[in-house]
Amino acid sequence: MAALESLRKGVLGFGPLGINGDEEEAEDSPTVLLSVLAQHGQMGLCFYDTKDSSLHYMIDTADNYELQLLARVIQEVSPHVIITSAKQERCMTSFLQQLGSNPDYKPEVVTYPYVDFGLEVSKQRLLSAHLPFVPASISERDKMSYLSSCISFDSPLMLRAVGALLKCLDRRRVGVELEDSSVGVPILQFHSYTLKGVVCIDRDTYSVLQIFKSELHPSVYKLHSGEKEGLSLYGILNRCRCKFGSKLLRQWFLRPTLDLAVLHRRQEVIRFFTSPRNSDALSNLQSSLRNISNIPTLLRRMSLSHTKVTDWQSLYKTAYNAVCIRDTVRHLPQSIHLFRDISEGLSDDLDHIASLISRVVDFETSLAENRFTIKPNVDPAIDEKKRRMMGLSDFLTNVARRELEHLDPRIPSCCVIYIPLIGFLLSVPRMPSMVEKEDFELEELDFMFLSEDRLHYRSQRTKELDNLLGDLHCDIRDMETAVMTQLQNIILERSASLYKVLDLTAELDCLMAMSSASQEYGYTSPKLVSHRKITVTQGRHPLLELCSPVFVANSFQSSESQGRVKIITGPNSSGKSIYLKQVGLIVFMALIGSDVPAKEAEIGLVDGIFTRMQSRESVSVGLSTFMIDLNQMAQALNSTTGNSLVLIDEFGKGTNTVDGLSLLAASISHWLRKPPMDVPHVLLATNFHSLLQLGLLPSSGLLSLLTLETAVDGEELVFLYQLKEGICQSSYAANIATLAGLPTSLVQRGVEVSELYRTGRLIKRIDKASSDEQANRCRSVVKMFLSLDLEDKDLDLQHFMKDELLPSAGELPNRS
Ligand SMILES: Nc1ncnc2c1ncn2[C@@H]1O[C@H](COP(=O)(O)OP(=O)(O)OP(=O)(O)O)[C@@H](O)[C@H]1O
Repeated sequence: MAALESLRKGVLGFGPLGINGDEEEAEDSPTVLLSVLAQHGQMGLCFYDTKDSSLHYMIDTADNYELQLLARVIQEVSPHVIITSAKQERCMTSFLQQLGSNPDYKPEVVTYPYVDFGLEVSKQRLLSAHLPFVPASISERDKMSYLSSCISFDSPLMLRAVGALLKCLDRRRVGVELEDSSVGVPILQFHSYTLKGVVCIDRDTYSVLQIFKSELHPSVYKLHSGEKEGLSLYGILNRCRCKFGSKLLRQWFLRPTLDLAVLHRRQEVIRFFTSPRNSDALSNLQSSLRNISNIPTLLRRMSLSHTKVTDWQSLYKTAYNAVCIRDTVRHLPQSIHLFRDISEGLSDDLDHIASLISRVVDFETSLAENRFTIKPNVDPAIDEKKRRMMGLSDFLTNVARRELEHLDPRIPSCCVIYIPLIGFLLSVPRMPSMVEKEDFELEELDFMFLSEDRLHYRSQRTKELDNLLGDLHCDIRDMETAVMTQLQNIILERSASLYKVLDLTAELDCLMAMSSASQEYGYTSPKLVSHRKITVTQGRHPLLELCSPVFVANSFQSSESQGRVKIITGPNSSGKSIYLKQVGLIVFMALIGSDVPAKEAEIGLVDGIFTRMQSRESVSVGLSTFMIDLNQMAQALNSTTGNSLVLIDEFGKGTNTVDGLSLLAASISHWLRKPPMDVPHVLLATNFHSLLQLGLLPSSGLLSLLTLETAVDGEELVFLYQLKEGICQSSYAANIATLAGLPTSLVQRGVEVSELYRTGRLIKRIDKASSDEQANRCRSVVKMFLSLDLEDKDLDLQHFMKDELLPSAGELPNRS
């Protein structure tokens, strides 16, 4: 043990091992339990994730009466269990009721008595929680101050929520259901969770912009292995080499940020790796990243003493490669924040862990015997026992030879074997005369069992051997297990260094993934500014440009001087929706720190992206399509600030034309009448050309009108997809209908009726013979009406209708 002790202290050199054990991931479906307490406009919450046994806490934050912040957390985390106090404010009651009415998401709601949310009770629970990362040397008295460095003690509501969460974990024995009752639910780390500075984007926007393809809730905490991402922004940018890199990238996607410092930190790394000069560093780092394993899973197994041989291999590879990454990064410019953090943050603990594992664990034998085996020179006592064990075989041959001399002369040979837990036995071949059990009895020997045609006996001599050497094997195992436990403890005490590896390498992985996507697709680094302006020069749709052989780039400018409300008209299929989505995606990409598909871009950070685009299917929500449209529009009207981006496509189509048009006009007017500072960036596509033709909007310097160019080549309509200023004069519906394959006669009749309607002329039915006579009769009726003098006191309307008008009208033609 002395050698192990010396390893504890010293840092020894090490090199790569020729090991190839694949990491085996624990893929039980993870559970997230969230505990929340809301009081007097403040909210404190925390949640436990079984996937990595981590406790995430959010410092007490103000929330509104609708608990929007809580809704946002639930949207992101998707807890399976929500724990709250039985004594709660009305806002929480109605929040939970509302949650219950969502058919897509049904968490289990658990209420505990208010006392379980007591501050002192919670602190006590925290102190007695199973926290393997707390060094054993820390006394009970100092534990509280140690813990206050891991979790904020300034947030009473959150701390009280932690108390209830720990009670629930304990009661349900989450993740340790099958363990002995003495094994507590491990908490391997505390994580601060924040939504500060997060750009507001709802689920519909994520789906309509195709940021995530999966129809499931895009939650980080629900991403199971095997789930495939279709064509989506996440899909094309996610070139991460490790799982936790992908997971972090997903988190970035779910939390686009307004924090310029965070975005600049990401941009500087991407800029470094997109330079062709640095491609070697990129590929070196990526190959090391591949060997970083899922640290939380490994540490979790360690905390439960379930460490497998392959876990030791993975941990060694992880520590070794983390050191390689750090050493490579130390040669890169330290002016880049992430590089400096890696150089300084990946501590010597990693060298220590790697060298310790490589000095202690005998991987070859461990793999062969499928149990933890240690190398020589770690513990002299074990070495001594192993030596005796090795010498045993020669020694046993001698013993067997001597035993044979005393045996029945008919027995040709014998050997002495050792079976762990049973001990030493004399093994002789079964002879043909030995048929019945009685035949097995031999003089001075105790028959034990028959196996594979060999008979096993205990003799006086083997009993002596048992006393002398019998526990050797078990002793070695026990001693090696003790070394393993000690090694585990050393590593668990250094788990903070390993989590740091996880955080920093995940960030590096994401940024390298985004850099290679940027390089491959020809993106540019956007200039991020804090003022209210968006300028995109020759922007492209990041997904469509990959599927379409030719993509026409279009620019976008939105500012006080260039207009903040843009209305785009254009025939169907002219590219309006794509343009809207393209702007949304470019802004979104800038807000996660990524490069963007454009020649140049200057993006003023927006606090939210609101969309009203195609409706999600309404069956599951129980709302009509039009109602969903209205809900989305209401969100955009009520929640936007002068710093939001609003994308509206075809609003008002779900009801009759006049009502839809008026609602649309009223909504745009609402924004245009606001003070310029409060007008969001609005990009609106519509087929209601009368919105502009009838002059339904107030005149405003903030309004600009755009259209997408088309050309008519003979009968054929050609889409040019080029954006220009102006209004679309025709919907070209007939041309598009012909393109879509509608019968020509039908299209012609449509054109005819549309023309008559537009010019206010009579539309004649084609299914009934109409005659000039009928038309004349109509005309005479109108004439008679017009000749009426309504001011005439003697006018007898009854007589006029009955005797003059109706006989002359005959049968009136119907309008078709
Ligand atoms: N800039 C572009 N470059 C190349 N192709 C484009 C471009 N924009 C759109 N397209 C093509 O045109 C198709 C139709 O585009 P989009 O759906 O945006 O039309 P739309 O005007 O919104 O139609 P609707 O009014 O019927 O919704 C796209 O699927 C795409 O194939």
